[in-house]
Amino acid sequence: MGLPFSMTRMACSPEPGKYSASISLAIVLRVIMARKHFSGTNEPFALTAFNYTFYAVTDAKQSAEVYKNTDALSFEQFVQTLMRTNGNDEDSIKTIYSPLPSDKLGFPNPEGLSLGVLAQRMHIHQLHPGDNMVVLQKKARDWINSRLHLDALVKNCAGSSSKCSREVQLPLYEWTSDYFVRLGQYVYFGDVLDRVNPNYAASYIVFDEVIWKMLYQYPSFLCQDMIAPRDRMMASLKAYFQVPPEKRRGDAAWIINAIEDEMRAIGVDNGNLAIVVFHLYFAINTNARKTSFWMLTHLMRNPNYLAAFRAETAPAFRGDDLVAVDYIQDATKCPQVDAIWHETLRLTGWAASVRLVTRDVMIGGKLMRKGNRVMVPHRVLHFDESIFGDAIDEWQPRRWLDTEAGRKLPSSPSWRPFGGGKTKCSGRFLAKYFVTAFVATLLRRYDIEMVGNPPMPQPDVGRPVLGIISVKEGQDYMVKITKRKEAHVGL
Ligand code: HEM
Repeated sequence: MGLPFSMTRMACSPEPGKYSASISLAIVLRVIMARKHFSGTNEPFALTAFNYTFYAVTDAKQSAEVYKNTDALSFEQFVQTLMRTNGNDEDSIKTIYSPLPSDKLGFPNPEGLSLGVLAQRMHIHQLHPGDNMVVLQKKARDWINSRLHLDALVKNCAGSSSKCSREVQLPLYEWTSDYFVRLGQYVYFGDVLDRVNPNYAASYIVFDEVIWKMLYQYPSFLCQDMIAPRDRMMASLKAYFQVPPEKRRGDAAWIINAIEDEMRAIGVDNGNLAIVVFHLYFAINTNARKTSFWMLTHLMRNPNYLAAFRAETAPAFRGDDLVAVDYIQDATKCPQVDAIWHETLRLTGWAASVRLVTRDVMIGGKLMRKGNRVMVPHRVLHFDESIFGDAIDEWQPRRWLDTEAGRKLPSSPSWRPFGGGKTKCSGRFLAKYFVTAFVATLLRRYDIEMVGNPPMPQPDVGRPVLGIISVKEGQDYMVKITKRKEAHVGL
C-alpha cells in the first residue's frame, strides 16, 4: 500500500494533526513485520505512518492494560473522527458527547454520561443474552427459515443459475454478502428501509468493499466509488426517519427507536441522526457476511467438520425448520460448532483496536505520549504459537477442544476478535447466532459443494477492514447447493 513507514523503539514525540485511528488499521501488516524485527522482546514499539505515531501493543497482558485504561486511552475519538468524515456537524458531535443529567427521561443514565457513551450501554441492553436479544434471534430465525429456499436464492442472487428444481449454483461470497446484509437490515428495520430504498442492501455491499477509502479519509475526488453509495444510503436513512412513526417503529429493533428518541430529545436533526444510524448499520453488517463465507469455505474443505456441524445442530430443528434459538449457541450442546466459530474468527480477524492517548501513560513499562495512538493488532495475538499451538496458519478447530488449555482459550487475553474493555463488540453473541443459524439451516436442508476444484481463496490482506478480512478480488467461487433427500426425516 506504500504508506510512509518507519520503526523506532519508543523514540516518539507527540505530533500535531488530526486524529485518524483508521489509518492504523492498514498498518497491521507492518506491525507483523515489526514484531519479527523486534523478536525476542514483547515491549510495545512505535510505528510512524502518514505522520501519525502508533504504539503497537502485541503482548496479551499489556493489551489488557490498554482495554482497561479508559481514562488515558479514548475510543470515542475514533468514533468522532468517523462522524466528522461522514458529515456529522460539529454542533451535533458536541451535543452528542456532552454529559446529560443523571435523571433524564428515557434510557437510565445514573452516571450522567453523554449520549455518545450511553449508546454503548444501550447496545449492550439490546444485544447481550436476554429477552431483548431473543427478540432479534427469533426475527432472524423466521427470516432464515422462510428465505433459505432454492427458488428464493435463484430470485435474489444475480450470479445464480439453476439446472433443475433440486439444485442451484451460486458465487459464494456474492451470495453470503447479499444474504447477510439483507438479514441484518431486516432484523433492525423490518421491511421498511427496503421499501424506502429497495437497493439499500446492494449499495451497502458496494460501499463495504471500498470502506477502506473512508477509513483512509481519501479526498473525495479519489473515492467517488465509496462516496456515491454512501450518500445514497444516508439519504435513504434520512427518508426512513421521515416515514410517519406508526408506519415504521413497530417493525424496528428496540435500539433504533431508542436511539431516535434519545437523539431527538437533545435536538439532533434527521440528517445527523441518519449518519449516526449509518455507523450502526455497518457495525451490524460488515463482518457476519464475511465470516459465513470463510466458515463455509473451510467446512467444504473439511468434510468431517461439516458432518459434525450438521449432526450437532440437528436437535435444534423440527423437520426443516430451525426452532430452538438458544441450542446452537450453547457450547456445551454444540462444542464442535463453538470450536469452528472460534477457529474461523482466529484466522480471519484482521482488525486492530485503536485508542487515542489523552494523557501521558505508562503501558508495558513504556511511556506513551498524549496525542499519539495505541493499537492492539488482533491478528498478531491470534498467531501466537505459544498460546494457540502448532500449525498456526491452518484451520484446526480441534485446538479449541482437545486439551484443557485449548478449552480455556476463549477466555484468554490473547483472544481478541471483538476487541476488549467497555467497547468490546456488543454484537458478538448475535453475530455467532446469525452465522451458525444460517450455516446449520443450510446444512440441514441442502448439500453444498464447490463447483470444479477452485484453489483456497486468498484473504485480501492489503485492504483495511473493521473486523473480518475480505476475499481478494476475483477469488469468489461457485458452489452447488442441492436439496437433501433426507432433509425431512432427520439424520
Ligand atoms: C463476526 C462478526 C463481528 C466481529 C468480528 C466484530 C468485531 C468488532 C470489533 C473489533 C469492534 C470494536 C471493539 C473495540 O475496539 O473495542 C466492534 C464493535 C461493535 N460491534 Fe461488532 N463485530 C461483529 C459483529 C457485530 C454484529 C452482528 C453487531 C450488531 C448486531 C455488532 C455491533 C457492534 C457494535 C454496536 C460495536 C460498537 C461497540 C461500542 O461502541 O459499544 N458487531 N465489533
